[in-house]
Amino acid sequence: MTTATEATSVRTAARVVGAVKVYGSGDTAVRALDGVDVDFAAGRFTAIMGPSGSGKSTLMHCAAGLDTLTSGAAYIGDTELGSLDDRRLTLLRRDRIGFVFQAFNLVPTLTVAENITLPLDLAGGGGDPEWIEALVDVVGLRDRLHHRPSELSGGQQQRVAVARAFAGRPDVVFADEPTGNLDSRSGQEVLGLLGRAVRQMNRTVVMVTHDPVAAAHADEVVFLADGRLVDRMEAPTADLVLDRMKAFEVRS
Ligand SMILES: Nc1ncnc2c1ncn2[C@@H]1O[C@H](COP(=O)(O)OP(=O)(O)OP(=O)(O)O)[C@@H](O)[C@H]1O
Repeated sequence: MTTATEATSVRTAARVVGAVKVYGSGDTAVRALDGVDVDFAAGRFTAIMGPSGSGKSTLMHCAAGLDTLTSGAAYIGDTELGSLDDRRLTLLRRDRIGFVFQAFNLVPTLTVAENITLPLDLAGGGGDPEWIEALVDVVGLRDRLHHRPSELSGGQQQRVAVARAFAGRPDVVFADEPTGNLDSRSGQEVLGLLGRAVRQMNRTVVMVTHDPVAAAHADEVVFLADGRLVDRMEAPTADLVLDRMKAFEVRS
């Protein structure tokens, strides 16, 4: 049930507070995140951008509970990830987070339909059939449901991965360079799909990308540089994002 408070206030799907991540130690230590505070609003599509090595993937992995912070805290909704033991963290990732990676990570022996519902089947429930039906239409895979991944193009495979990520209606879907293995047309399709899932199905997406054209599909872009949050941009366009990125190059 949706309460009046939830309906009227902007909920935060995920956030990190004072996030520091140090890889290694001593002389070789790398401070990949250097005190990041950022929140990702529910019902929005947010892109994380920044130069290579700025900490984008590290931020996503720590926010999604795939990696742990050295100090600071990461939350999914009100749940602080550092407070969870391994089992609870695994369950939270399974039940409340969806993932899309550059590699499609589909199971080759399963059909498209089986790949989409795999996480739900592993969790012991079939999910909501009406939701899955709607999702299949949004990703445009209705006529491919009984095909195997090898019979699909790269773009179609990534659309299956997107449907799988949303199948359990997670609080947030994290996407790490989801168009990195796709030609530009297929990439545009997948980005359009992520945008439609957010706007038509009230989902939340956080996407790491280095591509200004991809970032322009988001509602907002957050910019990282040297492990710090340096800017946020509402209603981005590819040109505005590109200009912002060029400013980093001039500075460094
Ligand atoms: N497992 C690791 N061990 C040691 N250093 C790491 C590790 N993962 C990342 N780093 C370092 O942390 C910094 C941030 O890396 P990260 O991958 O988060 O950046 P990024 O912005 O996603 O980069 P790219 O756009 O090139 O993928 C880099 O200096 C990187 O070399």
